[in-house]
Amino acid sequence: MVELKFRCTVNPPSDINNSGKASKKFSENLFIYSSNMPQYLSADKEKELIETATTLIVKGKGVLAADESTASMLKHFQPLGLENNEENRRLYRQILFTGSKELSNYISGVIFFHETFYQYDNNGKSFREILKDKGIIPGIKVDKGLVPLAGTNGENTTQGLDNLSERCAQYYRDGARFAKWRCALKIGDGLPSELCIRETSNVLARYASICQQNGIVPIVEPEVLSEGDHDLETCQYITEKVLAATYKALNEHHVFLEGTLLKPNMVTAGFDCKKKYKPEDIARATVTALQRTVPPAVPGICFLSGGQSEEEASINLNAINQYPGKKPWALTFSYGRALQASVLATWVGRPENVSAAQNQLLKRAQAHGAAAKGEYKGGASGTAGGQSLFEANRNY
Ligand SMILES: O=P(O)(O)OC[C@@]1(O)O[C@H](CO)[C@@H](O)[C@@H]1O
Repeated sequence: MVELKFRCTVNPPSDINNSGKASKKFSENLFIYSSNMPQYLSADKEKELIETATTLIVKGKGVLAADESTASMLKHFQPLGLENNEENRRLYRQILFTGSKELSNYISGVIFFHETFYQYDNNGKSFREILKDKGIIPGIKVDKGLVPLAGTNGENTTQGLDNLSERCAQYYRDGARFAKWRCALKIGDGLPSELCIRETSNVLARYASICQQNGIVPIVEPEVLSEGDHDLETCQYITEKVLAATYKALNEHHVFLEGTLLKPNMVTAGFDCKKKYKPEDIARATVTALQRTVPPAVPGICFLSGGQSEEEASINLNAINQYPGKKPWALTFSYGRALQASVLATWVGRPENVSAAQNQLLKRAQAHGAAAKGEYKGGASGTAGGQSLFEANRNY
């Protein structure tokens, strides 16, 4: 039998002697280098970022993602026969923000779209103030949407870095304490490409760094889309690759992880996959992917719902929290569709349905809040029932 041995050698820098110890000159250089490094964030800024991040993921609470772009609102309003104009969008968001204060038992923060951030209720009070009075932190979507990555097989990156620092500074002055930036990656033949993973990781890291400089906690969202017929294992493999690249880029950009949150997809099979998986399978694949890639310094992970029904999103989050593996981060929600489907289906644009629609939001927020503690017992189906909220080609 032939025994093959491989040995890798790395030449030490010339200042490290053969015993492996750094010579005086090398250690001095290291010291000089580190003491001259500009401080990334002041101690006060770090403290503030940690406080915001930990308040957002406090046990049993999660984030309401109400940051749908104008184009996304068209998809919500069209089936109800509602015109997608500024006033209808304001009336709809007013429902989300002006219900009972009890909402703040389950919702710690709301992500706004720019237009909504500067809107007011019927009495002239800004939505931001209304939420702050309820103890809910206002957040803001700062990316400017997906754009094609030329030369790839239909892949995208996300734009919005121009003037981001100035915009963050203004949003901070106007009350925002956290932000969101979404990148979307597709699974398919040869997808996502290395280029797409590298580009989206880098843009997320650059965004995160700019937010932190302005006192804003960045929610980092590299969404692996659920379009396709891939199985659970494929989604886990790709999610791990994407998250590993994301954290490498965050490290390279010196992002202060303790002052960030991650908003990933749960690991699920593609919507067209023939095989059906149990919540326990989804929980195992999701927690394993996170254990392998997300540093414990990250305080919390708030999942997107990605087209799951409201009930699935509760049940799967519950299974994730019940999964007995190592989980050094809070595991909660930052849902859009899975918090709003029943609200929309109840409201249908009629003023007489506003209070019933607000009750639907409260009921679903309570269910997700219980799931974030691993205490959801099921049975909170709302007006939208267990209806899948998946939309193909959701490129926004
Ligand atoms: O998947 P969901 O839970 O419906 O939405 C997740 C989300 O990141 O994607 C949407 C589109 O950017 C945003 O409105 C929302 O914040």
